[in-house]
Amino acid sequence: MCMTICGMLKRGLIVSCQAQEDEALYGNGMMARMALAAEAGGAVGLRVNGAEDINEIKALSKLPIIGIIKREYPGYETFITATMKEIDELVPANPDIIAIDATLRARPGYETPQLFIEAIKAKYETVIMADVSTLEEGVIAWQAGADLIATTLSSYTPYTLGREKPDIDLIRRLAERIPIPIIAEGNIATPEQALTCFKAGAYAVVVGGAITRPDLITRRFVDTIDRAID
Ligand SMILES: CC(=O)N[C@H](C=O)[C@@H](O)[C@H](O)[C@H](O)COP(=O)(O)O
Repeated sequence: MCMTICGMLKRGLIVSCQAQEDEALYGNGMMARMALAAEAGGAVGLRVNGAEDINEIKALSKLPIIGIIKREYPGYETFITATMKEIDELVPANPDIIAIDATLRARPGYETPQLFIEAIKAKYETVIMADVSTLEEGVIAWQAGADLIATTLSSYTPYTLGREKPDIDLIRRLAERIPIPIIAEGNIATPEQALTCFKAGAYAVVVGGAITRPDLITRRFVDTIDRAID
């Protein structure tokens, strides 16, 4: 199943179209519009938070969708599709791929990422992207049956704080060790950085904030100006 969908993503740019409740572009079909703009610009896929946004985007765009649900559970750090509850909510929206937290941090529900991946595979026929932060997590997720590995959580787990952004070394080591697509995900701020990810062995790259978060883009300009001009 991954062959067809993964093939569509090869050497391409996936745009993460996400807005949280406290952001200006949350709701009102904003992410569907953002997705259309990404498609017009040549994106090969989208990364989308929540069944509602997935449904709205599917009505407008044919691009493959990586679906997630971000939800916080008190006492746990994992928040990207962390339990079967989120999987059960995503499946009816029919995303082409579901991304999950596959880090080794404590998680609600299944004790380990292996058990979580195996349980998803047993329950649904879905393509799984494992969001990891280290080589070890990538290897474990691949061996448990994940279809793609993404570097999403490098620099977000306590044991990877301060890693380079984007984490080129992790992309390179994952690509050398694991024979399934490695997706460079997170903290890619420029086209040049995206190219460096591909040169390190990335199969595809995911860019979010640098394209779809105008508040962050504005802040980068303002901060640079403020630093230079008193
Ligand atoms: C850590 C986390 O919550 N990452 C999320 C994953 O879905 C998104 O908020 C990011 O936008 C996405 O990973 C792309 O990254 P960046 O926005 O840096 O290009």
